[in-house]
Amino acid sequence: MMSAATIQQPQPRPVAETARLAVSIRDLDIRFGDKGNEFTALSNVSVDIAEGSFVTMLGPSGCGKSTLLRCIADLVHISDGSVSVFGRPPRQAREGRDFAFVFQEATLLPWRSVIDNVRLPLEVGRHDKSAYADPMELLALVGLKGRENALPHELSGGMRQRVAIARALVTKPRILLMDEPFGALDEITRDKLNEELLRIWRETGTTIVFVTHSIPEAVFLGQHVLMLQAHPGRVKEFMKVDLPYPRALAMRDTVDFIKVTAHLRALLEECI
Ligand SMILES: Nc1ncnc2c1ncn2[C@@H]1O[C@H](COP(=O)(O)OP(=O)(O)OP(=O)(O)O)[C@@H](O)[C@H]1O
Repeated sequence: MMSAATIQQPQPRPVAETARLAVSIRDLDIRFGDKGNEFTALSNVSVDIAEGSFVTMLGPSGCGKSTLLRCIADLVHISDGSVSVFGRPPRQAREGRDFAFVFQEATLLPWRSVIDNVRLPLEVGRHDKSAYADPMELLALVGLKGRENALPHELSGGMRQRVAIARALVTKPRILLMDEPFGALDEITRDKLNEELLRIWRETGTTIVFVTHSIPEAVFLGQHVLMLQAHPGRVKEFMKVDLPYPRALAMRDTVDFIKVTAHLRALLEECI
C-alpha cells in the first residue's frame, strides 16, 4: 500500500528516511532572465534526498524538473536558497565528481567504440582511485559484454543508452542524475532497462534522481516520487512508494501499484 504525506503549508521539507543526505535543497528559487524581465522557474523548493535512495521526479511540462536536476549538477545559477550535495556546494561536488548525468540522448562519440566511449570520463579530468579500473566490468553490468568493440551506429537505441549509463558509472559517482533517459525508447526496451536500472542501483548503491513523464515508470522505479507543480515550479508532494523491492514488471498489474499510479495521475492533473 501507498502512504502519501500531503505537503503542509508553509513550504514543506520532505525528508527520506535514511540518515545520511545525498542532496539537501532549501528554499530554492531559480529565476531566469534580466531584472525587470525575470521568469521564476522554481519557487521555494525544499527537499532532502537520502544517500543510496532512488527518487523519481514527475510534473507537467515546464514545471522545472530538468532545472532542479541541473541545480544539483551545478549547471544553473541559484537565485536564492541553497543546494548541498553530500554537505557541500554543487560546484565542489562537481569538481569532486560526486555525480554523473544521463540524458535522453546517449550522446556517444560516433568514432569511438563502446568500450572507448565508456572509458572517456577516465581520460578527461581528474578521477580518484575508486573509478572502475576495468570498464569491462561495467559493460557486463549493463548487459553489453561482447559488444565492446562495436561502434555506436551499430547499436540499437536501447544499447546506446546502456553505454551512456556505463559511461556515467565509470567514475563511480555517488549520485546518478537521469533526465528522461528512456523517454525516446520503445516500450519493451524501456521496460527492460527499467528492470536493469533497478538491478544496477541495487548492485552499485548509487543514489539515483530520475526525471520522467511516465507515471508507471516513476512508481516502478522510485522509493519516493517528487511531484512538482507548474507556474512557478514548486513541490506538490514528496510521496513514499510503499511497494517492496525487488520489483518485477508484473507488479504493474497489481491493485497496490494501480492505486499509487491513480493517486499520482489525479495529483498531476492538479499541477497543471
Ligand atoms: N536557461 C534558461 N533560460 C530561460 N528559461 C529557462 C532556462 N532553462 C529553463 N527555462 C524555463 O524554465 C522552465 C522550466 O524548464 P524545465 O526544462 O526545467 O522544465 P521541465 O519540467 O523539465 O520540462 P519538460 O518536462 O518539458 O522537459 C521552462 O519554462 C523553461 O522554458
